[in-house]
Amino acid sequence: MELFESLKTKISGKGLKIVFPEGTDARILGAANRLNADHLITPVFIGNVQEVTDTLKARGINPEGFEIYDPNNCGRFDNMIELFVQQRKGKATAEQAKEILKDPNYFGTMLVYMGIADGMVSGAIHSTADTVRPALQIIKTKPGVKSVSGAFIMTKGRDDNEKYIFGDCAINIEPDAETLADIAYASAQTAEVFDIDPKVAMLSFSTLGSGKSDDVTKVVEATKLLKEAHPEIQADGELQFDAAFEPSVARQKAPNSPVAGKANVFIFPDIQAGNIGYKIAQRLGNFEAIGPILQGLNKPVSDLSRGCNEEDVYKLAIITAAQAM
Ligand SMILES: CC(C)(COP(=O)(O)OP(=O)(O)OC[C@H]1O[C@@H](n2cnc3c(N)ncnc32)[C@H](O)[C@@H]1OP(=O)(O)O)[C@@H](O)C(=O)NCCC(=O)NCCS
Ligand SMILES: CC(=O)OP(=O)(O)O
Repeated sequence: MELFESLKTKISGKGLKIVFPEGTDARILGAANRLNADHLITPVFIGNVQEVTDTLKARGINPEGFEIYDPNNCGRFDNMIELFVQQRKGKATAEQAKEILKDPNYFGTMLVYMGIADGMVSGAIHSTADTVRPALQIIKTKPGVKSVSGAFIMTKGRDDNEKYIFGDCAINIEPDAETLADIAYASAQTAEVFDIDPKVAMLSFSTLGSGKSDDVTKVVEATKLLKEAHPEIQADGELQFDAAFEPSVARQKAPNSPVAGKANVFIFPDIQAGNIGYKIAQRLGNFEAIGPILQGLNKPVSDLSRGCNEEDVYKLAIITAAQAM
């Protein structure tokens, strides 16, 4: 079954509500319309009800099936302020909350936090920092998870059956060894959502001691922490990408590795490598890159790249709805 077909079957007809705080963007409008028409989710838009309805109609979109919440005319706004102030634990007054919650990313995140919506997809216009900060502050991490991270499902590269997970390409700028191990574990779990049996490569510029630096030491330490905490996961590092991916290079550089040459979950040593790496695979390698899928949050919020297209929005919303189940 095609990668997204099983996720579509899972969410179809369940009425899951996904907030799109960027309802004026053509890519968001197009994707939300298709998701609604395909009975996959109920799109939730933010803004003046008449203005949003007019925007939809002007694009030839039937507003039926959409839900619209207006921060300036919302019966639950006072309750929202109260809950926000409570959750920020002394970091925002009610006065400040009233202003902050006019920001559609904060308002949308609160809809998810309050259970009015099941998930949120944003970031087609906003930067990652502005998209995810409300979720980090309000929705927070799942029990036992220290760091939220962002992974991509990379598909349809050289053939339609290829699928890999790349992480962290989005959140943790300079992860330490412990954070890197957490990212690897979360990414292995994300792999399973897509029926990938995870084989985790902890990437570096060095393979099993061929290079020396503090950065290599960090990756070695992260691999050790991952294996200690989750011996059930097949993982190895440090590995260069060619050793992790290409069997002939693996035979030369890491002949005894359980993962080299067949890795399908690639963990980058920092966000510079991860973000550059996924965009190279996407733009030069023609892979479809869907994400960043945020891992480790209490409720699903997904970021988009500002370079996304309508299909990316459509697919990321499907993943977000599936995470809500
Ligand atoms: C994610 C990011 C915005 C958070 O940094 P920030 O806005 O400066 O946030 P702060 O450090 O002030 O933290 C804000 C809250 O988020 C929490 N937080 C920050 N990073 C977190 C993480 N990785 N996991 C979980 N919580 C996190 C903090 O604990 C803090 O919570 P609190 O306010 O309740 O105490 C920042 O790490 C970042 O910019 N990352 C790179 C984003 C990017 O440009 N990606 C490339 C394109 S995808
Ligand atoms: C994921 C990502 O790189 O996002 P953006 O392109 O919006 O910075």
